[in-house]
Amino acid sequence: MRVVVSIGGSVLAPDLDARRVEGHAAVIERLAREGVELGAVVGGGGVARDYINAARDLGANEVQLDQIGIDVTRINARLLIAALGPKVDPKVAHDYEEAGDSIRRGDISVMGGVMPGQTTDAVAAALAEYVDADLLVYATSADGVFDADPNVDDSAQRYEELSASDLVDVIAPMSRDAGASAPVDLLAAKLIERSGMRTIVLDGTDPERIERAVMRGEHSGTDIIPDGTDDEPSYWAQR
Ligand SMILES: Nc1ncnc2c1ncn2[C@@H]1O[C@H](COP(=O)(O)OP(=O)(O)O)[C@@H](O)[C@H]1O
Ligand SMILES: O=c1ccn([C@@H]2O[C@H](COP(=O)(O)OP(=O)(O)O)[C@@H](O)[C@H]2O)c(=O)[nH]1
Repeated sequence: MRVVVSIGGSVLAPDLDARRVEGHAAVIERLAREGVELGAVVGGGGVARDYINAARDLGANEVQLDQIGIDVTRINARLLIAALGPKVDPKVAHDYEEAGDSIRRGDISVMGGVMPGQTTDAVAAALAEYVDADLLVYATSADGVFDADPNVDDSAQRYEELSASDLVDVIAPMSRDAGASAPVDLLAAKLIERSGMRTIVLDGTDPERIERAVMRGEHSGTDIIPDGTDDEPSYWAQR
């Protein structure tokens, strides 16, 4: 089974904590030992937003801010690589070909950002399509996709399931400024729709939730169902 996991910066590095990174690395290594071929994409987190906000104050434009964010995501990628054992490619993959070559060699590949105008959500969706992944998992700081920001609106309702095209409609109105928060970005939603990629959005604060979702299909987040299919997800590692 081949899986791409997007570990949001708000989950991996809201602040710098080696034990938190270690916890995610331990789950990734356990999945690899179970024979799951893995690509991990990590976000920028709190440090990226601090740098982006400071640079915005200095008058940087959104592309320059995105470039700063990309650099921070790649530092976080190095942090995760440092916590992973010998099966990880020690080089942060800067494009999908590099990541795909690592995964096809049987290594774990870790990416950060790739280009301005998007977030690591889009990187994970593009990588999943590029390597024909069976499953794409977004480990973020909300337990799925809601009809409003659950950390702002107490009445926000979680979608248990969303079709890929409905996901695009939910995400479309959200901000695309550098450093903006959303469960997935708009480009990611469009790539998921185009590729028909089975996708889960879940709260990855506890990395073992990622493991349960991949190995047994158990999660309390949102299943993104490819348009035109309504069959029960059948991509779990243990089926
Ligand atoms: N409709 C929504 N559904 C879920 N989360 C949302 C929604 N709108 C905004 N959010 C916010 O997006 C946050 C996740 O985005 P972000 O901070 O970029 O996380 P990540 O680090 O995973 O990229 C959630 O914690 C939540 O506060
Ligand atoms: O391919 C990418 C990935 C990231 N970013 C920039 O880096 C920031 C941090 O990345 P991300 O939002 O994915 O981090 P997270 O939300 O997971 O902390 C983004 O907001 C963008 O400004 C970008 O421009 N291109």
